Amino acid sequence: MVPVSVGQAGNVSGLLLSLILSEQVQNRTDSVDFGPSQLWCHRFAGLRSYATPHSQFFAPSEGIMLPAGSYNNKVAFITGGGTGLGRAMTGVLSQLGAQCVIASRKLEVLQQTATEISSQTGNKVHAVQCDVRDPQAVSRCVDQMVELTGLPDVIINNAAGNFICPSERLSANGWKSITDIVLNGTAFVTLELGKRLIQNQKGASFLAITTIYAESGSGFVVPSASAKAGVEALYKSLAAEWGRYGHRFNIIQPGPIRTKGAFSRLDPTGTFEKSMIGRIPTGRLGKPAELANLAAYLSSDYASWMSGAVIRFDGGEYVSMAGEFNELRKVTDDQWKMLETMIRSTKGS
Ligand SMILES: CCCCCCCCCCC/C=C\C=C\C(=O)SCCNC(=O)CCNC(=O)[C@H](O)C(C)(C)COP(=O)(O)OP(=O)(O)OC[C@H]1O[C@@H](n2cnc3c(N)ncnc32)[C@H](O)[C@@H]1OP(=O)(O)O
Ligand SMILES: NC(=O)C1=CN([C@@H]2O[C@H](COP(=O)(O)OP(=O)(O)OC[C@H]3O[C@@H](n4cnc5c(N)ncnc54)[C@H](OP(=O)(O)O)[C@@H]3O)[C@@H](O)[C@H]2O)C=CC1
Repeated sequence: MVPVSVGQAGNVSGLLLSLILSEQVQNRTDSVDFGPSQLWCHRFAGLRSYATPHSQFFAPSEGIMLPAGSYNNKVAFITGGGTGLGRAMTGVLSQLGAQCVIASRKLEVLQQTATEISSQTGNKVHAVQCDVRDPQAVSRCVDQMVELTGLPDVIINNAAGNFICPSERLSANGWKSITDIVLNGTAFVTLELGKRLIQNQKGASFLAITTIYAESGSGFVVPSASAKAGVEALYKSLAAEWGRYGHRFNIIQPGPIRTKGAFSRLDPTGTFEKSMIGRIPTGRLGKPAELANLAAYLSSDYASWMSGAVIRFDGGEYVSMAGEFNELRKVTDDQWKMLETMIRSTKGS
């Protein structure tokens, strides 16, 4: 064992202190540099890569995981299916044989996505305008879907709204805007479809896309955190209640996956991306295709015994932020030698 002197012990503390301080400076959020370099980074987001070297161990597999035809003769309804993760899930389900119905506010966006995906997969994708905040609009949308495809086998509640905002700056309408889309919208879609499916004695798989902070809560996205927690309670409750009607309810909590919708509202300057990736044990962002494969599995017959499940899909970010000692990742081998020597040399309490 290497003997340790008082002077060395002082060095270790100094070293650790400067390490911690430099981390605090790098991660400080009370004063953030939104200077031109950060803005430049954001504008050229497509060219930037902050993935860490160890992310090589966790290279994404973006091919479709389930066997071809897994969704033949199935109908899938995806809210927010025109963009981002909803679009990726629609693409995978369509490729696997499903007839898809995508719904959101912007009909043109939906129609373009529908045309692009249909032309790639050869399977029909229908675009239906619907603001999920309005229960009558949801009911009309379901009427339209019944005409087009019949009732669905798969429902994915993916539509959401979010923005970062200190809660003291949040207006009542800002709160309402997010909670209406996320919690009420999911409830209106689920109740409308659930009741019609029950009337028709048809089973179905319901999937909700929430977020890792639905569990922990999070400052600066308080309406989203509150509404997503409500969605999780809704889905877990219905998993218990509606199994008897042939309905399964599951939840995916994604960690950060680059989409224009999310990143433009949650990190508009690109300032926080690097530190965020630094705390993800797998060292990179998730990919839409990875999320889409998980959603396709959970919504498929391969998962017919799966209900009431909450799947965290975040590269390890949640546990990495939760553990009190996880910052010790930054201690070097030499520092560990000194720390161990100090600890072992302590006798008694
Ligand atoms: C340490 C930081 C780490 C950063 C990490 C970054 C990356 C993280 C990735 C992980 C993400 C995790 C979870 C993600 C969850 C998501 O849901 S992402 C999906 C986001 N997508 C969307 O939001 C798409 C849809 N959104 C919208 O359409 C709009 O943004 C909106 C506002 C939700 C709804 O639009 P609309 O109905 O047109 O509403 P408005 O009339 O414009 O506004 C309604 C009220 O809200 C107030 N408002 C709007 N924007 C803001 C803002 N930025 N700040 C404060 N208030 C806002 C607006 O003023 C209205 O209120 P008033 O009438 O009172 O003025
Ligand atoms: N990307 C990420 O890192 C993460 C995303 N998530 C979740 O993933 C899901 C998809 O997000 P993402 O793809 O990133 O972001 P997007 O912004 O691309 O997706 C949100 C979708 O919701 C639709 N939408 C919004 N408001 C309404 C409304 N009132 N009625 C109907 N549809 C509406 C939008 O379409 P339109 O504007 O046409 O209405 C849009 O297609 C969301 O539930 C989000 O909370 C969770 C954790 C991380």
